[in-house]
Amino acid sequence: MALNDCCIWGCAKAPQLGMANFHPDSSRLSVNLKQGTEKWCKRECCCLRAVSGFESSGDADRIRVQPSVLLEGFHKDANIINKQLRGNDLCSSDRSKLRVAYKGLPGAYGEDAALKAYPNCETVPCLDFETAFKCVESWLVDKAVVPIESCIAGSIHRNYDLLIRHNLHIVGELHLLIKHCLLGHKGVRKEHLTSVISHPQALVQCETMLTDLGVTNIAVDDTAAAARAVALDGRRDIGAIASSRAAQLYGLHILAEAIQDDDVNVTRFLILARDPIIPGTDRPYKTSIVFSLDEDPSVLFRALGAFALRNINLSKIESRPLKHCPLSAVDDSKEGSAESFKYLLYIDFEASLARAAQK
Ligand SMILES: O=C(O)C(=O)Cc1ccccc1
Repeated sequence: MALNDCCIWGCAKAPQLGMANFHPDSSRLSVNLKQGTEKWCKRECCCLRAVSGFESSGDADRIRVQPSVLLEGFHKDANIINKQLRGNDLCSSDRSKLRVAYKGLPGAYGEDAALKAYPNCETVPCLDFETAFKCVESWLVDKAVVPIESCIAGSIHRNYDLLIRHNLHIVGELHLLIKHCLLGHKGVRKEHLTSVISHPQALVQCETMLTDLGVTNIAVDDTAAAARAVALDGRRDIGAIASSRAAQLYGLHILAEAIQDDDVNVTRFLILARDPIIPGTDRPYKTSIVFSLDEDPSVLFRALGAFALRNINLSKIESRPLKHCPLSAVDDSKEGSAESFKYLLYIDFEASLARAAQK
């Protein structure tokens, strides 16, 4: 189904607001509103929030949009896949459901995390992490679920950087146990494979099996994209590493299960929202803060001491370069003038902000 010339659907009062066209080259959706409707859209924008769901009615494809935001970064294939695999009822946007953005195609681990956090939510696939952040900021979705660290690969720096650049709040977290499977076409045995496609992290995590098979590794954006590529490609000598749910979604067979080198393979995801939760002191809380420090020999010691003195446990410390600080320009050619890099320090501590503020 082409995503061209979709009718923009408002609500019963204003059923036709304009037209939308999808440009596959740039993955952008352009929206042309009928003259005079823009004002109406802004006033009634609660009717026009969803974008990823579109539904068929008669012979016109209808798409719901929030017109005041730039609509880009959505997975251009995702709706078509949803529609083919799940049928119209499931792909159409249900405004009573919480909408949760994640990076990847349907079947990616990010979607598993979103469904673990909110089992009845409508998941919204995004091309990249930044799109997931923007979707929450612009009210296209209610929440985003993004990975922040893996017990094998370590921190996901991109998301630490995006946390600073976007005005969102961490309102929860969850741990997802990753269980990779080797997927292929029906009747194929893993020994028949010459190439295996997956996300770079999944390829690294299954290195022993891949080396034993002697296959060529091909990296793609996410594990679900790998499963989809194998499903769409007729070649039977290409496999994918992805989840068992991705196998089901894309009609592939599981050639081998539990293929990762380490049994314990957990990724921690953050849940992001526009509004913070108001912390109390009634139950265990975790708080994340970020700060930079002045140049001073004891300043880090004193900053961390503030937590030690209150008996507050630190569960994670991460540092990232402070990007817009030219102080970090080091000129080794001038003796004695080299200045140290400046860093942002991210700290997770096991207490509510309300408790940490107590003397
Ligand atoms: O590719 C995915 O589905 C992801 O969500 C990224 C990923 C890849 C491998 C392990 C954990 C997360």
